[in-house]
Amino acid sequence: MSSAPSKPLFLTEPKTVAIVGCPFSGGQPRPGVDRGPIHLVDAGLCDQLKELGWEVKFDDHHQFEDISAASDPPLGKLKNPRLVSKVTEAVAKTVGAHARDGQLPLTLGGDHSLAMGTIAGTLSAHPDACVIWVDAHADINTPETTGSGNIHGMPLSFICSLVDSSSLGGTINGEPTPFAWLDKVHLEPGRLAYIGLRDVDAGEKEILRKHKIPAFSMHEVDRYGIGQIVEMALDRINPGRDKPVHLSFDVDALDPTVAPSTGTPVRGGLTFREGHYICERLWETGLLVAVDIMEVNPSLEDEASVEQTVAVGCSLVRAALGETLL
Ligand SMILES: NC(=[NH2+])NCCC[C@H](N)C(=O)O
Ligand SMILES: [Mn+2]
Ligand SMILES: [Mn+2]
Repeated sequence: MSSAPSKPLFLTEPKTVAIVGCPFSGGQPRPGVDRGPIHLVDAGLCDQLKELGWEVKFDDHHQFEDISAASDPPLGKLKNPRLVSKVTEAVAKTVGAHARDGQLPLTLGGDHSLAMGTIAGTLSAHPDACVIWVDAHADINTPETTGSGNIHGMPLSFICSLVDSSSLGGTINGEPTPFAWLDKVHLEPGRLAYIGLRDVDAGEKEILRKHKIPAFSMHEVDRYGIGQIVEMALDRINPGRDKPVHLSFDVDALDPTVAPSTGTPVRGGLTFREGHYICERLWETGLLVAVDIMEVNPSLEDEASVEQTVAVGCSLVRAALGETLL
Protein backbone atom coordinates (compact mmCIF):
# COMPACT_ATOMS: atom_id res chain seq x y z
CA MET A 1 0.00 0.00 0.00
CA SER A 2 1.36 3.36 -0.89
CA SER A 3 0.35 6.37 1.17
CA ALA A 4 -1.29 9.45 -0.31
CA PRO A 5 1.09 11.95 -1.88
CA SER A 6 2.15 14.12 0.99
CA LYS A 7 1.67 17.80 1.28
CA PRO A 8 4.91 19.60 2.02
CA LEU A 9 4.42 21.15 5.46
CA PHE A 10 6.94 23.97 5.28
CA LEU A 11 6.71 25.10 1.64
CA THR A 12 4.43 27.71 0.12
CA GLU A 13 2.03 27.04 -2.76
CA PRO A 14 2.54 26.62 -5.62
CA LYS A 15 5.37 24.36 -4.54
CA THR A 16 8.56 25.76 -6.00
CA VAL A 17 12.00 24.23 -6.27
CA ALA A 18 14.91 26.62 -6.62
CA ILE A 19 17.86 24.95 -8.31
CA VAL A 20 21.17 26.22 -6.96
CA GLY A 21 23.85 24.96 -9.35
CA CYS A 22 27.25 25.06 -7.68
CA PRO A 23 30.11 24.37 -10.07
CA PHE A 24 32.76 24.16 -7.37
CA SER A 25 35.62 21.77 -6.70
CA GLY A 26 37.83 23.67 -4.23
CA GLY A 27 37.01 21.43 -1.27
CA GLN A 28 38.92 18.51 -2.78
CA PRO A 29 41.73 17.91 -5.28
CA ARG A 30 40.10 16.14 -8.24
CA PRO A 31 39.15 18.38 -11.14
CA GLY A 32 35.81 17.85 -12.85
CA VAL A 33 33.38 17.75 -9.93
CA ASP A 34 32.62 21.40 -10.70
CA ARG A 35 30.97 20.16 -13.91
CA GLY A 36 28.52 17.94 -12.00
CA PRO A 37 25.71 20.50 -11.80
CA ILE A 38 26.00 21.38 -15.48
CA HIS A 39 25.57 17.73 -16.45
CA LEU A 40 22.62 17.26 -14.09
CA VAL A 41 20.80 20.26 -15.56
CA ASP A 42 21.72 19.34 -19.14
CA ALA A 43 20.26 15.89 -18.54
CA GLY A 44 16.86 17.58 -18.32
CA LEU A 45 16.37 17.87 -14.56
CA CYS A 46 14.29 21.07 -14.78
CA ASP A 47 11.72 19.52 -17.13
CA GLN A 48 11.63 16.34 -15.08
CA LEU A 49 10.68 18.36 -12.00
CA LYS A 50 8.07 20.37 -13.91
CA GLU A 51 6.57 17.02 -14.93
CA LEU A 52 6.20 16.24 -11.24
CA GLY A 53 4.15 19.41 -10.77
CA TRP A 54 6.83 21.76 -9.44
CA GLU A 55 7.41 25.35 -10.39
CA VAL A 56 11.11 25.33 -11.23
CA LYS A 57 13.29 28.36 -10.61
CA PHE A 58 16.67 28.10 -12.27
CA ASP A 59 18.37 31.25 -13.40
CA ASP A 60 21.84 29.93 -13.98
CA HIS A 61 24.59 28.14 -12.18
CA HIS A 62 26.33 30.11 -9.44
CA GLN A 63 29.08 32.24 -10.88
CA PHE A 64 31.96 31.65 -8.52
CA GLU A 65 34.44 33.18 -10.97
CA ASP A 66 34.10 36.60 -9.38
CA ILE A 67 34.99 35.00 -6.07
CA SER A 68 38.70 34.84 -6.18
CA ALA A 69 41.23 34.04 -3.58
CA ALA A 70 44.27 34.60 -5.71
CA SER A 71 46.53 33.95 -2.79
CA ASP A 72 45.12 31.13 -0.72
CA PRO A 73 47.92 29.31 1.05
CA PRO A 74 46.90 26.49 3.43
CA LEU A 75 45.77 27.48 6.88
CA GLY A 76 47.19 24.78 9.10
CA LYS A 77 46.21 21.68 7.13
CA LEU A 78 43.21 23.29 5.40
CA LYS A 79 43.49 23.57 1.63
CA ASN A 80 41.87 26.55 -0.19
CA PRO A 81 40.37 27.88 3.05
CA ARG A 82 39.58 31.40 1.82
CA LEU A 83 38.06 30.24 -1.44
CA VAL A 84 35.90 27.58 0.25
CA SER A 85 34.80 30.08 2.88
CA LYS A 86 33.76 32.72 0.36
CA VAL A 87 31.98 30.26 -1.93
CA THR A 88 30.07 28.58 0.89
CA GLU A 89 29.09 31.96 2.35
CA ALA A 90 27.62 32.93 -1.03
CA VAL A 91 25.79 29.60 -1.21
CA ALA A 92 24.39 30.11 2.30
CA LYS A 93 22.91 33.44 1.21
CA THR A 94 21.30 32.01 -1.93
CA VAL A 95 19.93 28.90 -0.23
CA GLY A 96 18.75 30.94 2.77
CA ALA A 97 16.89 33.43 0.57
CA HIS A 98 15.04 30.69 -1.30
CA ALA A 99 14.20 28.83 1.90
CA ARG A 100 12.89 32.01 3.55
CA ASP A 101 10.64 32.48 0.50
CA GLY A 102 9.07 29.09 1.18
CA GLN A 103 10.82 27.44 -1.75
CA LEU A 104 12.76 24.21 -1.63
CA PRO A 105 16.41 24.88 -2.50
CA LEU A 106 17.94 22.01 -4.47
CA THR A 107 21.70 22.42 -4.48
CA LEU A 108 23.67 20.59 -7.13
CA GLY A 109 27.37 20.06 -6.40
CA GLY A 110 30.13 20.32 -6.72
CA ASP A 111 32.03 18.91 -3.78
CA HIS A 112 30.54 18.36 -0.35
CA SER A 113 32.24 21.36 1.28
CA LEU A 114 29.29 23.22 -0.26
CA ALA A 115 27.09 21.76 2.47
CA MET A 116 28.54 24.30 4.91
CA GLY A 117 26.66 26.82 2.82
CA THR A 118 23.51 24.82 2.19
CA ILE A 119 22.94 23.83 5.82
CA ALA A 120 23.75 27.33 7.07
CA GLY A 121 21.20 28.65 4.56
CA THR A 122 18.55 26.15 5.67
CA LEU A 123 19.12 26.98 9.35
CA SER A 124 18.70 30.70 8.63
CA ALA A 125 15.15 29.99 7.46
CA HIS A 126 14.34 26.94 9.60
CA PRO A 127 16.34 27.20 12.83
CA ASP A 128 14.92 23.92 14.14
CA ALA A 129 15.80 21.91 11.02
CA CYS A 130 17.54 18.56 11.32
CA VAL A 131 19.89 16.96 8.81
CA ILE A 132 19.98 13.51 7.21
CA TRP A 133 23.47 13.03 5.76
CA VAL A 134 23.70 10.16 3.28
CA ASP A 135 27.34 9.39 2.55
CA ALA A 136 30.09 6.77 2.63
CA HIS A 137 32.02 9.34 4.67
CA ALA A 138 31.24 11.27 7.84
CA ASP A 139 32.68 14.59 6.57
CA ILE A 140 33.16 15.73 10.16
CA ASN A 141 36.93 15.99 10.40
CA THR A 142 38.15 19.10 12.19
CA PRO A 143 41.12 21.18 11.03
CA GLU A 144 43.04 19.16 13.64
CA THR A 145 41.84 15.63 12.81
CA THR A 146 41.90 15.90 9.00
CA GLY A 147 44.50 13.79 7.27
CA SER A 148 43.89 15.12 3.77
CA GLY A 149 43.29 18.81 4.47
CA ASN A 150 40.41 18.62 1.97
CA ILE A 151 37.53 20.67 3.30
CA HIS A 152 34.88 18.42 1.70
CA GLY A 153 35.79 16.00 4.51
CA MET A 154 35.03 18.64 7.17
CA PRO A 155 31.82 20.63 6.59
CA LEU A 156 29.92 19.13 9.51
CA SER A 157 32.57 20.01 12.08
CA PHE A 158 32.09 23.65 11.13
CA ILE A 159 28.28 23.43 11.07
CA CYS A 160 28.16 21.62 14.43
CA SER A 161 30.51 24.17 16.01
CA LEU A 162 33.27 21.66 16.69
CA VAL A 163 35.76 24.18 15.25
CA ASP A 164 36.65 27.37 16.99
CA SER A 165 37.17 29.71 14.05
CA SER A 166 39.54 31.78 16.15
CA SER A 167 41.70 28.65 16.28
CA LEU A 168 42.12 29.24 12.57
CA GLY A 169 44.19 32.29 13.23
CA GLY A 170 42.14 35.34 14.26
CA THR A 171 43.30 37.77 11.63
CA ILE A 172 45.84 36.92 9.01
CA ASN A 173 47.70 39.94 7.64
CA GLY A 174 44.78 42.09 8.68
CA GLU A 175 42.39 39.87 6.73
CA PRO A 176 39.62 38.34 8.87
CA THR A 177 39.79 34.61 9.52
CA PRO A 178 37.99 32.59 6.90
CA PHE A 179 34.87 30.89 8.26
CA ALA A 180 34.25 33.64 10.82
CA TRP A 181 30.88 34.02 9.05
CA LEU A 182 29.98 30.55 10.38
CA ASP A 183 30.51 31.55 14.01
CA LYS A 184 26.81 32.05 14.66
CA VAL A 185 25.68 29.02 12.68
CA HIS A 186 25.03 25.99 14.83
CA LEU A 187 23.51 22.58 14.28
CA GLU A 188 23.17 20.60 17.49
CA PRO A 189 25.05 17.31 16.83
CA GLY A 190 21.96 15.44 18.05
CA ARG A 191 20.00 16.86 15.12
CA LEU A 192 22.27 15.18 12.56
CA ALA A 193 21.93 11.55 11.48
CA TYR A 194 24.02 9.59 9.01
CA ILE A 195 23.04 6.78 6.68
CA GLY A 196 25.43 4.72 4.56
CA LEU A 197 28.77 5.26 6.33
CA ARG A 198 31.63 2.86 5.62
CA ASP A 199 34.81 4.94 5.44
CA VAL A 200 35.11 6.92 8.64
CA ASP A 201 38.47 8.22 9.88
CA ALA A 202 39.63 7.36 13.42
CA GLY A 203 39.30 10.97 14.59
CA GLU A 204 35.80 11.12 13.15
CA LYS A 205 34.75 7.95 14.97
CA GLU A 206 35.81 9.59 18.18
CA ILE A 207 33.74 12.69 17.37
CA LEU A 208 30.66 10.59 16.55
CA ARG A 209 31.01 8.74 19.85
CA LYS A 210 31.77 11.80 21.94
CA HIS A 211 28.79 13.77 20.63
CA LYS A 212 26.51 10.72 20.42
CA ILE A 213 25.70 11.49 16.81
CA PRO A 214 23.21 9.00 15.36
CA ALA A 215 25.13 7.11 12.68
CA PHE A 216 23.81 4.19 10.67
CA SER A 217 26.59 2.54 8.73
CA MET A 218 26.20 -0.05 5.97
CA HIS A 219 26.44 -2.65 8.76
CA GLU A 220 23.21 -1.35 10.27
CA VAL A 221 21.60 -1.08 6.82
CA ASP A 222 22.41 -4.77 6.29
CA ARG A 223 21.11 -5.71 9.71
CA TYR A 224 17.84 -3.80 9.84
CA GLY A 225 17.01 -3.04 6.23
CA ILE A 226 16.70 0.43 4.80
CA GLY A 227 13.02 0.84 5.73
CA GLN A 228 13.73 0.49 9.42
CA ILE A 229 16.96 2.49 9.23
CA VAL A 230 15.23 5.63 7.95
CA GLU A 231 12.68 5.41 10.79
CA MET A 232 15.46 4.80 13.34
CA ALA A 233 17.30 7.87 12.04
CA LEU A 234 14.15 10.01 12.17
CA ASP A 235 13.28 8.67 15.65
CA ARG A 236 16.61 9.99 16.89
CA ILE A 237 16.54 13.45 15.33
CA ASN A 238 12.86 14.09 14.64
CA PRO A 239 10.82 11.83 16.94
CA GLY A 240 7.60 13.84 16.53
CA ARG A 241 8.04 13.92 12.75
CA ASP A 242 7.32 17.65 13.00
CA LYS A 243 10.63 19.39 12.32
CA PRO A 244 11.99 20.47 8.93
CA VAL A 245 14.47 18.07 7.33
CA HIS A 246 17.49 18.93 5.19
CA LEU A 247 18.74 16.01 3.08
CA SER A 248 22.40 16.12 2.05
CA PHE A 249 23.10 13.26 -0.35
CA ASP A 250 26.66 12.47 -1.44
CA VAL A 251 26.37 10.12 -4.43
CA ASP A 252 29.34 8.14 -3.10
CA ALA A 253 26.90 6.75 -0.51
CA LEU A 254 25.69 4.58 -3.37
CA ASP A 255 27.73 1.57 -4.36
CA PRO A 256 30.33 2.42 -7.03
CA THR A 257 28.53 0.00 -9.37
CA VAL A 258 25.51 2.31 -9.09
CA ALA A 259 27.26 5.71 -9.08
CA PRO A 260 30.78 5.21 -10.46
CA SER A 261 31.68 8.79 -11.41
CA THR A 262 32.60 10.28 -8.06
CA GLY A 263 35.91 11.33 -6.50
CA THR A 264 36.10 9.09 -3.44
CA PRO A 265 34.23 5.86 -4.25
CA VAL A 266 34.05 3.17 -1.57
CA ARG A 267 32.80 -0.33 -2.26
CA GLY A 268 29.98 -1.89 -0.28
CA GLY A 269 27.52 0.96 -0.66
CA LEU A 270 23.79 1.52 -0.91
CA THR A 271 21.93 -0.16 -3.73
CA PHE A 272 19.99 1.89 -6.26
CA ARG A 273 16.75 1.14 -4.43
CA GLU A 274 18.12 1.82 -0.94
CA GLY A 275 19.28 5.27 -2.06
CA HIS A 276 15.97 6.02 -3.68
CA TYR A 277 13.98 4.67 -0.74
CA ILE A 278 15.62 7.21 1.58
CA CYS A 279 14.57 10.04 -0.75
CA GLU A 280 11.04 8.71 -1.25
CA ARG A 281 10.44 8.23 2.46
CA LEU A 282 11.72 11.69 3.35
CA TRP A 283 9.44 13.24 0.75
CA GLU A 284 6.55 11.23 2.15
CA THR A 285 7.05 12.75 5.61
CA GLY A 286 6.18 16.18 4.18
CA LEU A 287 9.08 17.58 6.20
CA LEU A 288 11.74 18.07 3.50
CA VAL A 289 12.87 21.69 3.14
CA ALA A 290 16.16 21.36 1.25
CA VAL A 291 18.06 18.80 -0.78
CA ASP A 292 21.72 18.59 -1.81
CA ILE A 293 23.05 16.22 -4.47
CA MET A 294 26.82 16.27 -4.22
CA GLU A 295 30.04 14.85 -5.65
CA VAL A 296 28.92 13.87 -9.16
CA ASN A 297 32.17 14.07 -11.13
CA PRO A 298 31.61 13.72 -14.88
CA SER A 299 35.32 13.64 -15.65
CA LEU A 300 35.81 10.30 -13.88
CA GLU A 301 35.33 6.86 -15.47
CA ASP A 302 34.03 6.20 -18.98
CA GLU A 303 31.17 7.86 -20.81
CA ALA A 304 28.63 5.21 -19.87
CA SER A 305 29.55 5.55 -16.18
CA VAL A 306 29.15 9.31 -16.34
CA GLU A 307 25.76 9.00 -17.99
CA GLN A 308 24.71 6.44 -15.39
CA THR A 309 25.85 8.58 -12.46
CA VAL A 310 24.16 11.71 -13.81
CA ALA A 311 20.94 9.76 -14.43
CA VAL A 312 21.03 8.41 -10.88
CA GLY A 313 21.56 11.92 -9.53
CA CYS A 314 18.47 13.11 -11.40
CA SER A 315 16.35 10.18 -10.27
CA LEU A 316 17.37 10.67 -6.62
CA VAL A 317 16.16 14.25 -6.91
CA ARG A 318 12.87 13.15 -8.47
CA ALA A 319 12.39 10.60 -5.68
CA ALA A 320 13.00 13.28 -3.04
CA LEU A 321 10.56 15.60 -4.82
CA GLY A 322 7.66 13.25 -4.93
CA GLU A 323 8.07 10.82 -7.81
CA THR A 324 6.28 7.62 -6.89
CA LEU A 325 6.57 4.16 -8.39
CA LEU A 326 2.81 3.74 -8.77
N1 LIG B 1 32.68 14.47 0.62
C1 LIG B 1 33.56 13.48 0.51
N2 LIG B 1 33.56 12.71 -0.54
N3 LIG B 1 34.44 13.34 1.52
C2 LIG B 1 35.50 12.39 1.55
C3 LIG B 1 36.33 12.60 2.77
C4 LIG B 1 37.46 11.63 2.86
C5 LIG B 1 38.31 11.73 4.11
N4 LIG B 1 37.57 11.36 5.28
C6 LIG B 1 38.88 13.14 4.27
O1 LIG B 1 38.59 13.80 5.24
O2 LIG B 1 39.62 13.59 3.43
MN1 LIG C 1 31.49 10.84 0.51
MN1 LIG D 1 30.44 13.72 1.44
